Amino acid sequence: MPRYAQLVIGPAGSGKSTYCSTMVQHLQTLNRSAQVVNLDPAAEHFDYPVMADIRELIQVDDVMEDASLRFGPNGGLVFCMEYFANNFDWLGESLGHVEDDYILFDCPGQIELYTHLPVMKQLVEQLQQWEFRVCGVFLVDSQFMVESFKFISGVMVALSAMVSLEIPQINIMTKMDLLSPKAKKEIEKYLDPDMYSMMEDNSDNIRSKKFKNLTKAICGLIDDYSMVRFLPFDRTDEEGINIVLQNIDFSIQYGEDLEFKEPKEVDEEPANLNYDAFFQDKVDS
Ligand SMILES: Nc1nc2c(ncn2[C@@H]2O[C@H](COP(=O)(O)OP(=O)(O)OP(=O)(O)O)[C@@H](O)[C@H]2O)c(=O)[nH]1
Ligand SMILES: [Mg+2]
Repeated sequence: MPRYAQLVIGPAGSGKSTYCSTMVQHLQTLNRSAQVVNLDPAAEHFDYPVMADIRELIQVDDVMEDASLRFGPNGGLVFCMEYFANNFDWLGESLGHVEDDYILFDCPGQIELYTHLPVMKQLVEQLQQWEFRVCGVFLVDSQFMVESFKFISGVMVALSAMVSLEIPQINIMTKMDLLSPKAKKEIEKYLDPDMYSMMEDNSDNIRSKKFKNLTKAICGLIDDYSMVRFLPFDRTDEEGINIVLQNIDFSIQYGEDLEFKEPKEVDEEPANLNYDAFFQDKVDS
């Protein structure tokens, strides 16, 4: 029997630890057992019970205080993650060998871990060797996605993580509860966007022809990968959390031995319908 993993990744402060605690509570309400592993050696606050904590292996503060290493916070974190990659045995022992496990990994927010450093890819390969089916859950803060140029750069980071990790990836916009009704309406078009029309809408604002062409090429690239779908995540909305969970479960075929599962909205009908319902609920309430 395989085991299942959500690798919760994304920029600093995007809501990874909050997501883990919300999701694990949600799984408990569904009577499903799930555990969380903290993989952030600089973590200070999280409110979920951990089955393993990387800080038992190494802590950023200790690395920074080491007179021979002399690292700052970012270099210190990279050092910790490289040390972790050389000591996966620690993780193996902490995880044990329980079959049918469902584990969320709360990862650090340094973006270089998902763009060019090999450690996260090494972690994925190690988990796969331990028979985990791994899904990347990439979080971005909705507050930073309400403008098209910010959105394009956010998508580029998500795409870069997807290409480098080579696992199924579900992209999520967090902190939806903080958006005003107007911003919610505005962000709807970013959840399942048409990159070309977004480009057309904004091309008048770009004066430099070279920049215009570059933006067009980037939009084309994003469109070609056709992965620019985001699911809204509002920690107060159980139904929305469930839709996110169904999509993740589907991508790793959780419970396929029991029954074949399909996420609600990946049917004949486009996902937009659910987003409409989601936003309509919010406007009504
Ligand atoms: N209102 C609201 N606040 C949120 C939500 N998710 C996270 N936050 C807040 O955003 C801040 C950062 O959240 P974290 O969960 O610590 O983010 P993180 O991605 O784990 O941060 P790092 O580990 O530092 O990269 C905290 O103050 C959270 O309370 C959300 O869905 N709604
Ligand atoms: Mg965190």
